[in-house]
Amino acid sequence: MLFATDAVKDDITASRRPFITFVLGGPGSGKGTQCARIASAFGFAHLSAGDLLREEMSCDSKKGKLIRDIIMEGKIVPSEITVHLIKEAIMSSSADRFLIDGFPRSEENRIAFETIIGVEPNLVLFFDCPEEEMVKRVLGRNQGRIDDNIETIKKRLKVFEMLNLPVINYYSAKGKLYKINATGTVDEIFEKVRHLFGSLRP
Ligand SMILES: Nc1ncnc2c1ncn2[C@@H]1O[C@H](COP(=O)(O)OP(=O)(O)OP(=O)(O)O)[C@@H](O)[C@H]1O
Ligand SMILES: Nc1ccn([C@@H]2O[C@H](COP(=O)(O)O)[C@@H](O)[C@H]2O)c(=O)n1
Repeated sequence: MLFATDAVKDDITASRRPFITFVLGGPGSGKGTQCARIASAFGFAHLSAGDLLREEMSCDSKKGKLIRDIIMEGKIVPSEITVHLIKEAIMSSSADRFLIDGFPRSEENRIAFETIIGVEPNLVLFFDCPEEEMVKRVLGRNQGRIDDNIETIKKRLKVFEMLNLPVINYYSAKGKLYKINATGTVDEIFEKVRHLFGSLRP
């Protein structure tokens, strides 16, 4: 696998070392909703890997078309593309703390981030939600997303189990994972999140 070299690796860490939180969970588990709340309550910059890819997908280019086809299939976009979009977003922000929502989605994503950006997350949040509830939420989202249909949701759930769970287990073994029960109202879930972030001093 080809990743960027040391020439670009250190340009984030050379000037600063931001506090990085990865936010994981299945499709519709409420990552984006909770990230918006965390960002406003605790001053984090919210970067959604899915949003960055959707923005890139709207470009009329070969890369845009590739991303569109992969998202339609509920698969994972090659890590080098996603990590470079995240890197550009971090570098163009002056924030000192980031929520990276929907990333890493696979071991390949995780390793690419460590290789290209050269740091590990300080914290990993995992919103744990039953499949039935996730499907209900995604189908009710109604934002015109090309992957919010029952066929693609089924594929996304399979990909989540196959590729994202190993990442969750990896960070759990490292003692970096905070699992949050993502059932209940948005306010109830945020209370648990608020408690966690309130106890941190990033
Ligand atoms: N606790 C909740 N109870 C009911 N609905 C919720 C809850 N949290 C979020 N939602 C709704 O569920 C839908 C999915 O939420 P959200 O977009 O935050 O999930 P996500 O994990 O970011 O999804 P994806 O990975 O597919 O982008 C949205 O319409 C949101 O308003
Ligand atoms: N690290 C990632 C994140 C997302 N994708 C692709 O985008 C789709 C939508 O992502 P959301 O986080 O907004 O649900 C997802 O199903 C993937 O196809 C990705 O490849 N890599």
